[in-house]
Amino acid sequence: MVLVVVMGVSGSGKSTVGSLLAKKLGWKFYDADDYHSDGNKLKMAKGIPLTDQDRIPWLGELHKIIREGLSSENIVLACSALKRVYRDILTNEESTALSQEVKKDEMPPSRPFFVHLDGSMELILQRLEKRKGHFMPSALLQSQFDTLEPLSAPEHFIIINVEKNVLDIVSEIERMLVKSNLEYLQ
Ligand SMILES: Nc1ncnc2c1ncn2[C@@H]1O[C@H](COP(=O)(O)OP(=O)(O)OP(=O)(O)O)[C@@H](O)[C@H]1O
Ligand SMILES: O=C(O)[C@H](O)[C@@H](O)[C@H](O)[C@H](O)CO
Repeated sequence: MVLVVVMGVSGSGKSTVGSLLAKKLGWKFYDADDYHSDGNKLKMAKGIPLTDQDRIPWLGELHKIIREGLSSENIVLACSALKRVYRDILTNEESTALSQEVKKDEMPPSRPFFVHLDGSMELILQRLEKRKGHFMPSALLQSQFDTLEPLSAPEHFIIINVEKNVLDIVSEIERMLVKSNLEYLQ
């Protein structure tokens, strides 16, 4: 089965784009935000950036959920996945000592596709400041960009600028999936 990870800094649109994409494709949607511990949420709400140690258990839990789900369904995951090692933990690619903490299990044959929702600090800050009722303060946006490691080979990815509207972004991702000859139904 197929995994598409919609990633990027806070406010880039992961939840909005990811949920709409999953709905249009008829795939299962997971929002990584729903799996943050209360401690992590409290830390971010106080304006304190998460550390690798804060994120590892969270990513390990998401890895297990994805591995289980992929045995029977296609999945869209909205997850910041800011660092390469985080993406490796999610998809279980061997990389560094950090990922050793998540036991190596076999992963499904198809490679995950990453969609990086990319945009300027200025534009994303505007959107965060307009967003209501979310625990993540816009004050943490700089630390998100500081932590972000761009995707690189051999990761399979596309980069989409978030200046585009949500519907156009979702259509572009769908075109990418078709172009990559992914089976919609496996
Ligand atoms: N392409 C877009 N054009 C205009 N507004 C957008 C776009 N994508 C998202 N938004 C808006 O920007 C805000 C942030 O979007 P969203 O919450 O989906 O981001 P996120 O990456 O999931 O953030 P977080 O990681 O903090 O949960 C929301 O108010 C959303 O409605
Ligand atoms: O890795 C992180 O620092 C967090 O996942 C943020 O990137 C998210 O945006 C947070 O969940 C707020 O929604």
